[in-house]
Amino acid sequence: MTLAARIDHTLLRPDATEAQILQLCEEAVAHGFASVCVPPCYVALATEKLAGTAVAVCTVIGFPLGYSTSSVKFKEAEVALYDGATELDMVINIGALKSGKVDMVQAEILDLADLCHVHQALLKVIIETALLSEAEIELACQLCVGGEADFVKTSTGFASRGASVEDVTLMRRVLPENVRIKAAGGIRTRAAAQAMIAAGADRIGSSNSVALIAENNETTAA
Ligand SMILES: O=C[C@H](O)COP(=O)(O)O
Repeated sequence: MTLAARIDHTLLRPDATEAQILQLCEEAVAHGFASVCVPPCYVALATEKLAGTAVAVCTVIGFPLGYSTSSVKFKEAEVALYDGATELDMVINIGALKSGKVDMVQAEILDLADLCHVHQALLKVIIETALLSEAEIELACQLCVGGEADFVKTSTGFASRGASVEDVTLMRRVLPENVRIKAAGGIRTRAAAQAMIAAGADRIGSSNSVALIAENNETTAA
């Protein structure tokens, strides 16, 4: 699989415009990226733009802080799927995890996983590793497994740091093979992306995707 085919081409800035979303879609088709990852309000626009292409439409749920109520996250997911999203990246309730409310965290994941499975969509669960201890990362991964998530995703890109090779290595060690890993947040270079993949990441989320894959493809300077 090419590096491009592993990339979720991402634009989640609060000031993202329609024109920028349409350019994101055009770039994803041109470079063969796996998906575009866009705010929920732009899912219908991206779905229309990408109709008939191999590029999936991904959006975010309970993003970026994760503390929307479970019913709000579920409704947000329903609307996103109705608008055409086929991949949902949902942020867990980080405070609930840290408070030991594991049943609630797992139930939230399972409810969305069941909804995604009905719609033949993928659920990626964002655990925000920057805010978790190693023990909490392991616990979050276990809850994702119990919640039947398709992927566990490291980061929103809106915390103090994004993905690290150490995070991905730990996640790969504790997750069963059938649960994939998405590394995201601060991945700016081909080398950084390749290091995450070598550590066990299956998918890369980046808002710098075009530059990232362009490296090493430059013609030799005259
Ligand atoms: O996958 C989602 C992240 O927001 C991407 O983070 P980034 O903007 O640091 O590449």
